[in-house]
Amino acid sequence: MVRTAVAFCPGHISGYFKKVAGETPETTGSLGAGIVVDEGVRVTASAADRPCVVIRQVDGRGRTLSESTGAPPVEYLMTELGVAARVETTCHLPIGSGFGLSAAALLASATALDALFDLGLGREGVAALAHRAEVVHNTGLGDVAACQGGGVVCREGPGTAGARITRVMTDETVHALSFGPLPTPEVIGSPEQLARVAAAFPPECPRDFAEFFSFSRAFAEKSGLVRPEVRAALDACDEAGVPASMTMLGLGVFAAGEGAGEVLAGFGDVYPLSVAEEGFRLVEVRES
Ligand SMILES: Nc1ncnc2c1ncn2[C@@H]1O[C@H](COP(=O)(O)OP(=O)(O)OP(=O)(O)O)[C@@H](O)[C@H]1O
Ligand SMILES: CC(C)(CO)[C@@H](O)C(=O)[O-]
Repeated sequence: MVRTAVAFCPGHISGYFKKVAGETPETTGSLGAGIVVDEGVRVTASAADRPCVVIRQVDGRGRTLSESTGAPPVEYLMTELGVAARVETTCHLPIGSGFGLSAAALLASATALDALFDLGLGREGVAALAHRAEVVHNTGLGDVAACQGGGVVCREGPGTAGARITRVMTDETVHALSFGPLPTPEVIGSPEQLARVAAAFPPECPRDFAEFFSFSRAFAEKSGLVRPEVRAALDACDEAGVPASMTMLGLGVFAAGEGAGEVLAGFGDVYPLSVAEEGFRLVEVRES
């Protein structure tokens, strides 16, 4: 009999953020706001002789577009837990493009490993471990905290333990477009870039979806992160009266409201996304 655990975690589009450098990974992270989206990473895990991670990118119909092996942050989870499994991650959204997929892969993997080996971590233990893996590998700061639940999310403290996190639910559709990756470590590892980001950070949480867009856009403009291709798509959204901003951290744009999908379609493949109602979760444990 082979036991397989399946878990899912939604992605997260960060609209604005500010790094908090604590003394430990637990107290390090970011403040900020973003949207937890219904597409993310699905993980299947089964016991193996040694740790192995397979990353699969699929198209809209679930057909495999590419496959690679090895993911240091996910392997770190297994080392920390003292377990060995074959972990397969599947996603449709592009990796490294501001959809928080490293955090989604970590939360879904830790959830699946917890169930597979009956480790008793629980939701808080899973989130704490996934957050530590992100911070140790410099692959993200606030996405794990965000993906503990759904909605338009505002984080007023770093990390997953005790930070004030508020969520606004909405049935709006978000349209996202990616021109390619903007490697997270390049930005969050640069003191100059982080200083500009900190100076651009809005001090309050958005009250609603519209305010989330206006805060995000003001941040994007002041942060110095907008590149020419992103600028062209933002200008087109402005002309059409469509609220839009830049995906943090990716060379991409997200927009909402009437006409958003049509305007972005002029620039590339658009992902229509719903705001997620819930965060990471175990899907099933099956024996075959
Ligand atoms: N879907 C995935 N499955 C397994 N590992 C992943 C996945 N996505 C990211 N990773 C791991 O995290 C590393 C860093 O990913 P990165 O932070 O660039 O992606 P991201 O989280 O999608 O981007 P962003 O932080 O800009 O939203 C990858 O090199 C890989 O090791
Ligand atoms: C740093 C970041 C913008 C991208 O990974 C995100 O993790 C966040 O909002 O902290």
